[in-house]
Amino acid sequence: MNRWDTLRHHHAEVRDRAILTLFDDPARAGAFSVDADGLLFDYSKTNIDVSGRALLIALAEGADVAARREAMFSGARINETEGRAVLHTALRNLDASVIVDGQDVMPPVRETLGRMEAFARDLRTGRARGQGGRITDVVNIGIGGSDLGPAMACLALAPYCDGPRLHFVSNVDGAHVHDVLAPLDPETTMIIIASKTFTTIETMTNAEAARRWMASKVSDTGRQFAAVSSALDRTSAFGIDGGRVFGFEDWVGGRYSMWGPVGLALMIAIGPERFREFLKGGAAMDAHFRSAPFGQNMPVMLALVGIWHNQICGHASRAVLPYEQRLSRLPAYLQQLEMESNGKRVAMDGTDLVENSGPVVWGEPGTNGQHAFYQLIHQGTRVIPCEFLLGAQGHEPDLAHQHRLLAANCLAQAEALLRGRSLDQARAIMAAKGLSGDELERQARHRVFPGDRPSTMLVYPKLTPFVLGQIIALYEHRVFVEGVILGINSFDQWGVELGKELALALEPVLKGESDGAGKDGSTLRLVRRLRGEG
Ligand SMILES: O=P(O)(O)OC[C@H]1O[C@H](O)[C@H](O)[C@@H](O)[C@@H]1O
Repeated sequence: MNRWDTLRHHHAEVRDRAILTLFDDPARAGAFSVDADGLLFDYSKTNIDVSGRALLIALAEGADVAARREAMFSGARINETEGRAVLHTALRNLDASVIVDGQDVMPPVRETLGRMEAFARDLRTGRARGQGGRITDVVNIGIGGSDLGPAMACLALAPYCDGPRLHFVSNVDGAHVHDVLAPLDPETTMIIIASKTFTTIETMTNAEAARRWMASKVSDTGRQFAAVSSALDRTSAFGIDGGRVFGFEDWVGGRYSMWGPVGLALMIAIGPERFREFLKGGAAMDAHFRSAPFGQNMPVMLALVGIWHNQICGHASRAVLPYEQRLSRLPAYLQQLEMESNGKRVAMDGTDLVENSGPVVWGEPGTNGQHAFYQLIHQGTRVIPCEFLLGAQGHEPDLAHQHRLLAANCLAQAEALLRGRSLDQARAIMAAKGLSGDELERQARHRVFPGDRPSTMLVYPKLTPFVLGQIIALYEHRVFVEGVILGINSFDQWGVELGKELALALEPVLKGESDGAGKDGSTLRLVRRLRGEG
């Protein structure tokens, strides 16, 4: 039996055992959780037991996670389909040297960070001015990895945002750029165009729209544009002065890029010192990931719990449920991080994947989700493993009672998933309400919660820049470990290409410049409807 089969065999043996019974062992909670620099990952409310964990760890060992991990950190070209190293970790590990092709890549990284800091400081202090005075607003135009990270983080760290106001434009829908720019004054606005490739159609189209908007009121538009990219020839062709261009290398993947120049918007919002705290949090998680034994290694265990639920138990989706309003964009950020990284159907060597690819990741902050989709999580016919995130403290001391209520709700949901409510308990509730006979039975059945539904919880002290850095690096490494175990290259994204190519070909059809020969009947009919031709 190979390791996967052994795990499946083990699962078959334990699947009917209620998770709650595992807590007969009073040491269960402590033994099935991992601590790392103030973070606590509790996976005790899952059906993983001592032997299951040992088998999962053996799976990771057998996949050579440790060797791949070191290959990544040391700059080997592990992104084999694109022939690139994967070194986003270098952006937050500023004291070390990282040698790629015989060259230390760190001096330019530090130099760019220094320039970003000077630029951010100038904007924050008012030294760098727009043509109508101090810069009050900064607009980041980017999409995917050039948007989701800084947008998520600016919201997450709102209590630390004391610089110019930040705004984000991503969608090619003109409504987005229109609605964001409409209330702003071009004379006091700085636009950052963030695009690794500087070819992404959404970003370049929005950048042109912003330039026209700027030109309506400002004579020297170039002065109020900055760019973040790894294609410096294209930024200068767009007319952005090299002094306001912040470059990075192709070994930083788009969805892993917020630690470097793509984080410029965040740095402007929270200031260079706090941005360094964010980097330190990421670096602390890197150090933990590289040194902790697998059983006590948070990213490794997070990944193994994911593999257990998805590939072994067959639960195809996972809900990410932050009990922290400011993490409301975390699920969207993780959707790109996880689904673009591990949503692949072939292995690194081009052969068909033997196991399923990564799960569908989705979610919303609690408690809002409780009043919307938790119904299905509790009583739907499919099991959805839930990943809760909760801070021990909020940032509003005057509203500490609300934070307590928030925490109570989070713990209560995990408990409800674990415990459920039996038919007998539901009957007793209905009897207490005065029901009897068939009506009692019918009503009681609607009030049964099967329970025995797995969840994990990540507890952090408080959502500071350092802690956010830890959490994001934790998720990055989780994706890496899952990818290695599945044999996937987590660092390419060929699956986004086809739609882009077809969109380019369809635009002239919509415009009426091309007849759309070769298109299917549905597409052509929809084109006619959109053109008002029937
Ligand atoms: O930063 P850019 O080059 O503009 O790319 C923006 C995004 O678009 C692409 O289609 C990829 O799917 C993403 O991984 C990337 O983050």
